[in-house]
Amino acid sequence: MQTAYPVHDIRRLEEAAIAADPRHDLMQAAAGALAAVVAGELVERRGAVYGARVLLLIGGGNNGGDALFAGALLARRGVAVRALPVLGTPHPAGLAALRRAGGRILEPLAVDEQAETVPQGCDLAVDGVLGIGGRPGLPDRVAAVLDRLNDLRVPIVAVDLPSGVDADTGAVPGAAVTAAVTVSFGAAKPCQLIEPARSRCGRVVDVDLGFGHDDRLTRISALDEDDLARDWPYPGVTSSKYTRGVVGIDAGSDSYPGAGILAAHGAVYAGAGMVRFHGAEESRRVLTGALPNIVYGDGRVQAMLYGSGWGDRPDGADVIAHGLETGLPAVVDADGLQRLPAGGLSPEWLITPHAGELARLLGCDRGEVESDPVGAAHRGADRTHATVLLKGATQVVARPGRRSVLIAVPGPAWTAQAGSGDVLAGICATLLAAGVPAARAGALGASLQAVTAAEFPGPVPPHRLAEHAATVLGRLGQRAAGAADREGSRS
Ligand SMILES: NC(=O)C1=CN([C@@H]2O[C@H](COP(=O)(O)OP(=O)(O)OC[C@H]3O[C@@H](n4cnc5c(N)ncnc54)[C@H](OP(=O)(O)O)[C@@H]3O)[C@@H](O)[C@H]2O)[C@@H](O)CC1
Ligand SMILES: Nc1ncnc2c1ncn2[C@@H]1O[C@H](COP(=O)(O)OP(=O)(O)O)[C@@H](O)[C@H]1O
Ligand SMILES: [K+]
Repeated sequence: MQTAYPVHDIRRLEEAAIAADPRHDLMQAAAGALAAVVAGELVERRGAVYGARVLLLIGGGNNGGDALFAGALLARRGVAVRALPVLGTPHPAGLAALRRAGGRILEPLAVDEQAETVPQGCDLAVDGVLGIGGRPGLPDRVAAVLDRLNDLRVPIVAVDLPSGVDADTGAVPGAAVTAAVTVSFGAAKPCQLIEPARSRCGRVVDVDLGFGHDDRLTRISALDEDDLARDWPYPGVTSSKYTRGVVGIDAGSDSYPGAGILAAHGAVYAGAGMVRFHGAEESRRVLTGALPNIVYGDGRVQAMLYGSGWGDRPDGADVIAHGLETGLPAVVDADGLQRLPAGGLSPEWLITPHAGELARLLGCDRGEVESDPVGAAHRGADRTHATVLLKGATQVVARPGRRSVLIAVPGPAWTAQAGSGDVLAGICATLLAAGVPAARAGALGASLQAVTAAEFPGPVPPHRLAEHAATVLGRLGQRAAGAADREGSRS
């Protein structure tokens, strides 16, 4: 699990670290770590540090200061360091340090000539333009230099974060750096975890600056495959189909029978103890042949799924309202999301909107949701009183009244196809039926889908993906058992 903090919390951590040890010079520590990473890249890319040519892009804040001090360290190791101030007034002490070490400060050229300032034979550029003090986007003159570096295929090491991205939301609304490596100081920033900024970071090197922790901080916690393997509710030796969980599925319609079929595949292959299907007649007809283990008719369940493929089902709102009265947890997906009760749901319920569906719930544009998925997921949870799994390139889980969020393991964009959401809803309902709390169910379900999809080199239809999830779960279960054995033999 990797945890990122919003910028205002990182500033608080920084202040606390300085208060705890005023002599600890954070900028020197950051610059030292940055220089070491750049040196490592130079060795890897050209075999040696000595004799390399490095261009520093310098902005007017401390991010530029980090780059200048790192440049001074590299200059002392025989690197030809050139600093190009591109924004604001460069950090004075950093400039002086670079000059003393033999680095050169380039004159900023006129706007249309900026691109010409990239020196011939440049091995690597350091992006010290903007850090956590930056607003998203970059002026044209900086974008021109980035285009030139890109044309020359000069790799960029970003200082703290790639300049131009929105550190808190992960949005990339204008020109921004695409880094080969990002050297992140003190604590991870949300842009390292949220697309599209995440893909701009390249390889991320986290540098420990001795920051402490604080329970009041907002945590954006990203699951990894180890978390998925460890937290999945595998059956134990004494499990029965009832203790594993019976999932009730009320999904599909005569217009959209596939949704019910796909949701049932998701539930069965994610390991439901039993699936009771309450959905459309047309879905049942196909399911009887495809998955003969499914049962029909009333009976006890541990969790429900409503809404996938309902279309304009007239009694949908009543079905959901009745489900809420039972006190059982449930997933509400797709068309069910337009039929939520005015009084809201419950935090034990998981709603699974994509950006367009959440925008409709919030009465805003889809673009607003996509440009700040964490913020939008929060608003969705507060508005509906349910736990929200916002689907998309970055899958965010938010709970009502809670600021911290979970982010699922990222997966390939091939998953973005009709029917994937139905399978995912079935997987999540299985987790609820197994007793997993709604937020964890959303994060684990979305992660299983992503990890499964990543095992295919290209597109795969959702029902095949669902089937393969069973194989992935088998492998994850073995891995979890191995890790538990190793842990046990150590203690
Ligand atoms: N936190 C830590 O523990 C540590 C932090 N450290 C380092 O400090 C960095 C943060 O430094 P920082 O606060 O000086 O902000 P930074 O991003 O360098 O620049 C802000 C300047 O840019 C300007 N500006 C902003 N957006 C703009 C835009 N779109 N286009 C044009 N201009 C724009 C803005 O000017 P404004 O227009 O707001 O007056 C302001 O002058 C951090 O990322 C890390 O590298 C490490 O040294 C040690 C540990
Ligand atoms: N760019 C992307 N990268 C990875 N996964 C994605 C991306 N876009 C969407 N997904 C995933 O694909 C699935 C699509 O779900 P959805 O749009 O609800 O499909 P449907 O409702 O038609 O079944 C979701 O699990 C979503 O998170
Ligand atoms: K930067």
